[in-house]
Amino acid sequence: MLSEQQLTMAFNLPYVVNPAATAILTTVLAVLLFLYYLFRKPKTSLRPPPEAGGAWPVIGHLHLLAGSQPPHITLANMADKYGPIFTIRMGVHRALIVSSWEIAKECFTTNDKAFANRPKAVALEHMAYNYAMFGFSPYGPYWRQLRKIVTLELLSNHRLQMLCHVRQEEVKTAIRDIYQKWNNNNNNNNRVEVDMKKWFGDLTLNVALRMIVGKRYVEEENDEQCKRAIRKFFKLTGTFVLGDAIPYLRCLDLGGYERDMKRTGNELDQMLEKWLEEHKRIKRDSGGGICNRKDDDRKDFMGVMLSILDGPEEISSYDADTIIKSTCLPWIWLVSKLLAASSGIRASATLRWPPPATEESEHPLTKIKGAIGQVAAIAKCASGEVVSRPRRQLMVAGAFLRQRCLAAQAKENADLEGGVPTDGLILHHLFTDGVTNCGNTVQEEFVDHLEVAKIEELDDQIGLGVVLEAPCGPTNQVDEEIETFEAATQVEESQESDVVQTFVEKTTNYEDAEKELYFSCSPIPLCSVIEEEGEVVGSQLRDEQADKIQGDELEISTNSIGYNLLPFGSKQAARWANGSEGTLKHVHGDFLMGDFETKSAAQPLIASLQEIETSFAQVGTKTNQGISVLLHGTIEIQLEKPTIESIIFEDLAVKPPILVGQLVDSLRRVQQELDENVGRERQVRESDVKNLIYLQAVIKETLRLYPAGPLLAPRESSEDCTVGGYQIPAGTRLLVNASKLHRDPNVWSDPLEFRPERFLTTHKDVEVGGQNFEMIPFGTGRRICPGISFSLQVLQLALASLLHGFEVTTLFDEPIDMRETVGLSNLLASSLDVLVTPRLPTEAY
Ligand code: HEM
Repeated sequence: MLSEQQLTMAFNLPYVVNPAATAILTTVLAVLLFLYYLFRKPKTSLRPPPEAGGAWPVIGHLHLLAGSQPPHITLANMADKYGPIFTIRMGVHRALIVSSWEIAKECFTTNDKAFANRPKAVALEHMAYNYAMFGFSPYGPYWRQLRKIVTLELLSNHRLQMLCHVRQEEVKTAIRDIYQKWNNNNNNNNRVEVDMKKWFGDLTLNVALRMIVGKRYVEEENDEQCKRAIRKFFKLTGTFVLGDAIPYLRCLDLGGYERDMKRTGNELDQMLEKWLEEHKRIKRDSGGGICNRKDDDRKDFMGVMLSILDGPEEISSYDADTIIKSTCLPWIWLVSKLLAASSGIRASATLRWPPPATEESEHPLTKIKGAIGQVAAIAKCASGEVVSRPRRQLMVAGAFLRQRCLAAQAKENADLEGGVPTDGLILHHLFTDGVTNCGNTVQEEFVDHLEVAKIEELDDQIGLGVVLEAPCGPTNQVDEEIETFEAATQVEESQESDVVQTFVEKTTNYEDAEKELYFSCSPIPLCSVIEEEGEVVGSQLRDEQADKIQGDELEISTNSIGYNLLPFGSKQAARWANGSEGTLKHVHGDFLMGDFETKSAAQPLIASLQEIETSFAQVGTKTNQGISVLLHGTIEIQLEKPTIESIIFEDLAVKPPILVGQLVDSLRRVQQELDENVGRERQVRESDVKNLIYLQAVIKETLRLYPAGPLLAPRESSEDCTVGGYQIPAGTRLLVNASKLHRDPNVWSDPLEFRPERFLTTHKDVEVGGQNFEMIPFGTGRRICPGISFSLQVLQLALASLLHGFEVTTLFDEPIDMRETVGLSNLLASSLDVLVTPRLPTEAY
């Protein structure tokens, strides 16, 4: 044990050591202390960003993103609630959702390096050569080297200029294809039908393939196999795999996606391997000539890559062959982006709708009217005269609507003196066949309005009145209805939509097919009951039975979303079809498989509904009362929220009518510009595009409203950082909702309107190259898309050539179905058939 003296000596060490040493020691300690304070990590008092509500254990918010609605729309709705920066959980991963340009700027400038990684995904292992595809590879030397090769050798202005002939030839061929089709089938009022989605798809794929491997898509021997692999690739790159979100479930491979990905990856590899072998053979045969770097400037990308990586060298453990294949493959994938961008453009080129009165565009009522316009569109399809594409659901929706109106009528007959509300929105439905069938003479009163495709304000006294167009379909002509339905089914059978297939299968498998068809397509099943039973049922409904039918029994019509596929598989429906009274309630109240499907199909509309509700609030109508509907000018029904959802179900994605008036103008203006700059004697050349200022503005406006990758490509933070004053830990995924920030009302006046002029006036300095954070369709920062110039060249030339060469309209001058697929790129969900008429002399084609 130490004595007291020893202890004192020990603690009085300075007294026993050299004073110079003490001074040095003190100085060193002071410096170290200073450095520590300078570089120590500040103890942060920052909070994490808010987390969106609605998370479930384990899966987090995934269930919210898994609906039929594209994730960017769901996330945009969440941003309205939680603000421009919030987080969600995608299984075990946390994702930061950014919806404002200011915060996006912070992510891609101050924190760009921190967010320079891309997250891992099962698909990339199997279909992107295990991250050798540099667009998906982690930030680091391999990515840097490959990015340099691609930007300098493949996508440089010089190289793109050298390959200009490929774009021109392919666009010309595609235009000639349409012209020849018109020439061969010119029996439809001088117009021919073209599936634009396919047209643009084939065009962009041909351009891409020729530039990559010098081949045309249609020339491939294993054309079908090649197409299938590419189709699968597009689909699988956008597929959600549970193993990505919850890695410990990966081994289960739920849904078998991983197996599919492996298979597709192999198929694609075989395709690329074959092309690579061909290139190597040509190189050998020509003694290195054709693939020699100093050789032909016009050689394809595979040739260029082969001459750059012509030894057995490896970069970051990937061999040369893998690198070449993985650098060429993304082009095929990227075609989907071009296709997506062209979706919006095709739509802009073809939409039709009566333009709204400009002075109304600011008014909240415009939104309501827009929604009502949707109802009119549904009714129009349901009338049986317009059944062109997979519109059958609309038809059924219309059927449902009428049925509901009739139910309402029956109800109201019970207390017919219901009167007109003084505080509600009143819609006059002109479903005339319903009226006729029920023997209601009010029809004549409104028949004059049938041609009126517009919305009118009525008497102030009765609140806001709106007249809907509802063209009259065949009245109670069952055979005709069946025919219409069968025609629709045939059309739909040729489509690839799963929903439609399911629908068709269900319909055709049903025991009593004819009845099923009848009830599926009949616009007015309830009315048919009335008709079948003659006046008895009708009058029962209206008079004696009124008491029974009123109240709760009919209220159910407002309680379930979308039972418009009512008759499927329902025994009650069959009973009801036979006219048994009293079954109405059961039919309406039953759970039907159709409900389930329809409900998910209706999801997108819920967002629009919220908008409508907001508008109601703005005009002072109580939203919780829904809308008062005045049928036939006398009967009023209250439509509650679920009912409205059902009624306008299906068509949210048909953008509100406000868009369209301007689109028509824009289209004309593009054509005028083309005529002035190119004339009508020849086709457009790439060299013309620089003079087509308005066309460029149209493309920018399209990329603003419909960015091809609405959530950009995900990034992941490799270190802790601070965004928007919040602490973001390493390993957080970053999803920037470009679609949402492109519609920021603080930046863009009337953000939902299609107004290319803004890029010639108020926003004339805004470019898409990543300098302006208000508009970043190609991303920004160090991982910005390197394909911007190439994409713009293809889009501009293709659109200019199409609009210069043809007048383009939709089949029935109906609005375009702008719903998007749920996938990596923002593709239109359905095909887009348009009618085209040549506008140049024959020699020009
Ligand atoms: C309209 C068409 C296109 C759009 C809208 C688009 C958009 C984008 C976006 C948003 C990103 C993510 C940028 C970021 O993380 O900040 C991206 C990345 C990328 N794009 Fe594009 N792209 C298009 C066409 C193309 C084409 C045609 C090519 C190839 C020729 C291409 C090549 C790439 C590559 C390689 C990356 C990954 C870059 C990296 O991670 O370093 N893109 N693109």
